[in-house]
Amino acid sequence: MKKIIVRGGHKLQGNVEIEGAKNAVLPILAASILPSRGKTVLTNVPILSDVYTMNNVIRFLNVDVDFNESNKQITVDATGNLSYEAPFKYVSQMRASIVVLGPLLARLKHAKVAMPGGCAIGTRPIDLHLKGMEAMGAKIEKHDGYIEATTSGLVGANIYLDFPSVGATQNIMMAATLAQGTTVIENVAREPEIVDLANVLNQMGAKVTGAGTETIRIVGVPSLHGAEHAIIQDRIEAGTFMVAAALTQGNVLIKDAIAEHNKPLISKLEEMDVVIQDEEDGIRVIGPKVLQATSVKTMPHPGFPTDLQPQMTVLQLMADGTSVMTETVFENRFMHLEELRRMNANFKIEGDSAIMEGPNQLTGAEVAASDLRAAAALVLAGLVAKNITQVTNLKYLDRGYYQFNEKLAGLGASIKRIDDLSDNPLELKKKTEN
Ligand SMILES: CC(=O)N[C@H]1[C@@H](OP(=O)(O)OP(=O)(O)OC[C@H]2O[C@@H](n3ccc(=O)[nH]c3=O)[C@H](O)[C@@H]2O)O[C@H](CO)[C@@H](O)[C@@H]1O
Ligand SMILES: C=C(OP(=O)(O)O)C(=O)O
Repeated sequence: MKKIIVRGGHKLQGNVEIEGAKNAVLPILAASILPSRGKTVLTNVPILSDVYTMNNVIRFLNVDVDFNESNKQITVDATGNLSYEAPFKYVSQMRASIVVLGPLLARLKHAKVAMPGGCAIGTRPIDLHLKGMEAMGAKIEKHDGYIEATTSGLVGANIYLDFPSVGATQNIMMAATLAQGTTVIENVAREPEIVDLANVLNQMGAKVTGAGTETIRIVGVPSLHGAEHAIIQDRIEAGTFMVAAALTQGNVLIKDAIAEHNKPLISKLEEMDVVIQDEEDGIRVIGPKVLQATSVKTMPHPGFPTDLQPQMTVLQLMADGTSVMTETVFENRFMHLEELRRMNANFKIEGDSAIMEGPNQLTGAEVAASDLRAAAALVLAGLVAKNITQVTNLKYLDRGYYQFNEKLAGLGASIKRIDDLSDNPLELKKKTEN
């Protein structure tokens, strides 16, 4: 069984490098379906299982994808005859595959994508994505577990999103780049990953303005061409290491992290008496002896990110006094807390809030991750727990963190990972064949 084993009690010190953002590269890989001329070259690409999955999705569409891991670079050539179907096999592995819907519809006037379904953190409908496509003139049919969208040609539209959904904003924005006329999307998501996507689309020849504000305007163009683009730094990975430093009374420089992207986290850490220094080459985080309790509510950007909620609750458990975490974005994102009960965490859940009395004395246990950020949170808990913590279900961690345990070990944590192949004959076979 794969597991991470942590012995708590070490202060983290030193510098840590972070990767390009998972949530930026996935929609940008989908966008690289759009150019009918030239290749797209992406740099600062993180080496993550989700990236391999998205590469496979677009390869299935007949797009040529070359991932040079040693340069963290992907070259995409979508100039051939593309296919329009993203099958269940890949979409079931990764919900984010749904963002190929908009680019396929724009480029081929036809897209068939397996329905993504929910996951451990919530039901995750895609009604807003579909509403946007329909407003631009797509006919949507649902059959046999697939969404099939067809159009005789997308046309610009005015679209208001009931909720600033990240994926819906991206899908509609990409579809609109090749639509006839102007599309205006209101109440859009404002995450830095939306801005990164708009930047690469514009480099491809699209006309997108307003990314990062509440309204995005896209003037359609007849075709797009390849582009070169460096993926932005991962604010969620950076935030995870910031929490790790704060938790362990550490002193860590998170290299090249962008303070502007992590403002809501920084403001909460400062409330907890964590020292944050915005330095020329990154963000330095110095953890205090006593963390002050604080209350947090997750919100769309620029609010506190739900993808840092599980990690933040570990910090709140260790803070002196009563802390509250209210999760407003996903309806079921406290699974890590239930797992932390095994480590003696003391809290109660009331509706969409977790109420924590601290400081807790966590004790090591065997715990299983239920999703990506839960996995990171459980490892963080192990850093401050007495004795040994073992975290399993690492397939979730590998979706979004590259060399997580190596990076923590580099900062002084007592941590190792075991990738035991003996109980998985298929993996053992693969390994011995290579
Ligand atoms: C690959 C990627 O970038 N994933 C991120 C993206 O996910 P994702 O794009 O799926 O998240 P959304 O912003 O779309 O979802 C936010 C909320 O809106 C709801 N909703 C969404 C679409 C829709 O059509 N109808 C609807 O009701 C969802 O169920 C959820 O409750 O943003 C989330 C919110 O910041 C992050 O947690 C994810 O890490
Ligand atoms: C929820 C996340 O990702 P996804 O939307 O791909 O499930 C995440 O990155 O924390």
